[in-house]
Amino acid sequence: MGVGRRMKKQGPPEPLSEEHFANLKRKKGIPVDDTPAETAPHKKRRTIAAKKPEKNTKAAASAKLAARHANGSKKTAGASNNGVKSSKTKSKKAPAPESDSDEMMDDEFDVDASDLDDVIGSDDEMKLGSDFLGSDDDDDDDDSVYDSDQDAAASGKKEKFVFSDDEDEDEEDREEKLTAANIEGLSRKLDQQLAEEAEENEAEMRDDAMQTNIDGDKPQIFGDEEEEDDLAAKTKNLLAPDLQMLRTRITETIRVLEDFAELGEEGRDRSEYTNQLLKDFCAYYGYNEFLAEKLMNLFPPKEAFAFFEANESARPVVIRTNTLRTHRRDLAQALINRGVTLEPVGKWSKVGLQVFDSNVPLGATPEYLAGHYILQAASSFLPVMALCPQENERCLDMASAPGGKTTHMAALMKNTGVIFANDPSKARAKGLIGNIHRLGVRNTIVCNYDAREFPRVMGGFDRVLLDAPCSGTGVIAKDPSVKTNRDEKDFQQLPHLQKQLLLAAIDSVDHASKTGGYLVYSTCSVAVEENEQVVAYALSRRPNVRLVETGLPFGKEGFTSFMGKKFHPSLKMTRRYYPHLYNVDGFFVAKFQKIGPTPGNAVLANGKKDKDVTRNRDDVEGTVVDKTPIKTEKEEEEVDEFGGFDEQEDADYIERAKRNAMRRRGLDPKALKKGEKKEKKAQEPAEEKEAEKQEEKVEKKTETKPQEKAEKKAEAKPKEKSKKAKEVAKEEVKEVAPEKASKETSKEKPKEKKKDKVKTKK
Ligand SMILES: C[S@@+](CC[C@H](N)C(=O)[O-])C[C@H]1O[C@@H](n2cnc3c(N)ncnc32)[C@H](O)[C@@H]1O
Repeated sequence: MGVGRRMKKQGPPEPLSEEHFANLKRKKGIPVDDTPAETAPHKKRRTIAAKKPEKNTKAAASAKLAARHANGSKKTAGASNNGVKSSKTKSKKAPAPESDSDEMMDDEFDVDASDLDDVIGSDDEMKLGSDFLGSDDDDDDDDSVYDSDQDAAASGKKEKFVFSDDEDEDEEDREEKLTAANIEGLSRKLDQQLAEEAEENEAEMRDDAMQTNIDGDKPQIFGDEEEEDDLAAKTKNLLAPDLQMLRTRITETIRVLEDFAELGEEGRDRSEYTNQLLKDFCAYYGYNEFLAEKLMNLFPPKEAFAFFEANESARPVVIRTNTLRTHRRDLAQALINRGVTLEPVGKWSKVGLQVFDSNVPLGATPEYLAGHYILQAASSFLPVMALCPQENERCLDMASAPGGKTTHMAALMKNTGVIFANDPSKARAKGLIGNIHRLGVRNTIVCNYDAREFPRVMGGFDRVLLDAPCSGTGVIAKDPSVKTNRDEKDFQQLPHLQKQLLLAAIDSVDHASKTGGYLVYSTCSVAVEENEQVVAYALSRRPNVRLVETGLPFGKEGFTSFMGKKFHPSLKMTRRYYPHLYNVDGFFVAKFQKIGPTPGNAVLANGKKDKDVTRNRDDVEGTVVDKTPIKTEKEEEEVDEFGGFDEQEDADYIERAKRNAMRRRGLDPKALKKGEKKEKKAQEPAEEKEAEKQEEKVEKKTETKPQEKAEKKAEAKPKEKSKKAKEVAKEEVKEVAPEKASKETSKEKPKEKKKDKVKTKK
């Protein structure tokens, strides 16, 4: 597990078949043995006799541990060309800085020139080809098609065999073949690696099973007390041999938990094993117990092991083609020419390219600087794909920095319509603005609010994306500090914020949009508290939304029940992504459709006054009947924080903006106050004089035209009267139809507010 994950394809695992390999062989003119080859005995399979001493010697254990941390070095150490490189030690190439698995990636794709030159030549094309041809098979008797270095050498065809066997082909054709070969070759290599990995995992489990089944005994998970203390002390010091023992115990405990009736020790219950497993996971992977338990609870024991293991290796490097500037094929070609080894990320995306190796820094190529691509995790494509923004729509990205998803939205919208890209963090907004410019996005307005304010800022969006701030439990491979940093408080505060944001997002969608009326909620967390629970909360507080299918081609269904909690069955339509299943970051995606206006007195984004909303979710599939009692205008005013216009708040904004503008110009903002005071003082006498003059004028007029005055008074009276009459009539209407009246007021208020805020912002 965890071996070569950066090489593994992202998305749904593809089925492997012998026929597939045989076809590949036939294509390349390699003889195929039509009788299905028996699976070669796995290189990792050990005999019991061989395994025993390994377990008992420190050196052997360290070696196995080192192997684990090098992500399966057993495989890579022998990653050679069927004997050609059998004595090759690990690569000398400097490991990439990210992680162990980066090292691993370099190792696997490192083309050791001295080893390969004699087989494949040394020009660039050749070098590139060597990557695709596969170089990591170690068994002499392995007739795998990928191991074509040897075949190439033997046949004397070398690399031409891969790229071109026709010297007269024009340049364009050759280039196309180059790309095809690059991608095809990598595909083969990946398929091979997948097969190997699967086999290796199985063998490992078999080994462990064999080991623990020596003499047919039940696994001994719990030793005597003294022994346990010793292990605990050593574990504390993280001594390598103990890590090896821990790993063994983990696999044994999992085996027992999977077949508790048969393998459980008498007198011990399941929870003892589960607790032991939890402790071992914490010790082995370095999680705090709180988080480890939370994550472990998401899966059956064996899958939890796979999840923790997957968090130990980095996900593949992926770039998203910016279709506002280029096409994926052109980009792939340009990068291949620079020595980047890549292939399409998977059938599910038309814009992603998975990068395996690069001779150049991907964040500084001319193509990068020209905005032809952005470095973006594959999982980050998913929320935007689910949102599916259309041309000429009005969209909102509520938490947008640094803009990976905003710019993806802009590309899907072909730079038409408008996107409001919001983020309250000014520092992060700089990255957002940078990306918008670099990628040539021209339909986006950046704003800087706490998104909980959003229905007040503006609403009526065709589509809204809320890629919410979260605990990051899906991206532990990227940020291992999450393992120890997250505690109970985070899983109370973050969901609270997420719920508020989600309500604000819902309220910002135009339910009557002709093209949309959709909202996508996503997080890079796998915690139920931040996902299903937040969605369930929103469903209960907003009867005017329902969940719809995300339309995503893969992903696990969201939970409809979890640890005794039951969620609405429609939660099945949400999607979960895990690193161990799809080789992408852990992610969650939910898509809502807004099917009616938000009731004026519904729970507010700030969480206040949520008692009155009817919690009727039986209507989820059909038309929503809003049973919320409509309040009187006065009651609504008390509750509706979106309504009203806070003049003081606005004045503060203006004041702050003035001060900031002065600071930007290098002026002292205090001078503004002094200046204002002086101005005021100077104005006061002038104003007084002006007022006196006016008064005099009025008096004169009154004196000269008393008749006129009388006439005007007479005219004014009927006007006042009719005003009063209108008010009375209005009151009457309200009494007759209070619902309509209060609805209208609640509709109008946000609009008023909207205008005011936009003005202020300008
Ligand atoms: C997961 S990141 C967004 C990543 C972004 N969507 C992208 O694809 O590049 C979450 C963002 O939420 C922002 N955030 C935090 N609190 C927020 C709030 N109250 N309102 C809106 N955004 C918030 C953070 O500044 C952060 O940039």
